[in-house]
Amino acid sequence: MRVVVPVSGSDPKTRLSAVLSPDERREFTEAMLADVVDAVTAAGHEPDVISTAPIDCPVPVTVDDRGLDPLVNDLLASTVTADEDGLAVVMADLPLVTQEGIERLFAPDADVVLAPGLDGGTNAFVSRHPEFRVDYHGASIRDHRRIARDVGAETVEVDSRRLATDIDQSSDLAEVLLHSDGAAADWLADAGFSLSLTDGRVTVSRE
Ligand SMILES: Nc1nc2c(ncn2[C@@H]2O[C@H](COP(=O)(O)OP(=O)(O)OP(=O)(O)O)[C@@H](O)[C@H]2O)c(=O)[nH]1
Ligand SMILES: C[C@H](OP(=O)(O)O)C(=O)O
Repeated sequence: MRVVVPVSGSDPKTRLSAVLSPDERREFTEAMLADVVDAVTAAGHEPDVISTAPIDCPVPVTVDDRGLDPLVNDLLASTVTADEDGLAVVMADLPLVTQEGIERLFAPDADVVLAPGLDGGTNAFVSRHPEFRVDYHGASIRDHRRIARDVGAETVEVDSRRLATDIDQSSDLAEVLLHSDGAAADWLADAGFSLSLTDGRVTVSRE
């Protein structure tokens, strides 16, 4: 099955602007992407990275500046009809994801497999249904459930903390240091971030 990892290469992770400079947001994006590419590769798939701009990556990158919806919907229209195996899309901001998490995404033999994000997004999916389309942003998991239902797709959801944890805002950075030892965790540690306790909650601080 074709496994696409879309990534924003030009001005990524703007919601981390309060804690990371533009160059740092780009480097951190590259580190998270490397973790996702590692997990997909370890699970036996060849990730097809599609970035809005050139970006450092362990595998070849296709540059395509389209937004997520036109990009992914075009891929769904061209791939899922021609290839019975279907299409998988795994976001690039999931540095906690492991081989096992990716394998869980591929395990169900359903028309559509959705991996919800903790914030209501859709962190990954598999589609084997020719009419399933995406509508990202906002609480997209609800939109994707509805779209799958409307086209009559048998749908299952993967309940995986590692797939569900996308890194969007500064409070998410603690998750990386707590639960990962990959490239993104290394990058944060090298940049001076460490875990600290604030009012009984684990947060990150920077030296
Ligand atoms: N190819 C491609 N990937 C995108 C695009 N927008 C977002 N992504 C990727 O899709 C995933 C989810 O993106 P978001 O978290 O919504 O966006 P972001 O640009 O990374 O971060 P924010 O600027 O904070 O919204 C991340 O892996 C992004 O790199 C796009 O227009 N094209
Ligand atoms: C692309 C978007 O990501 P989020 O903005 O939820 O991180 C979504 O999953 O719909």
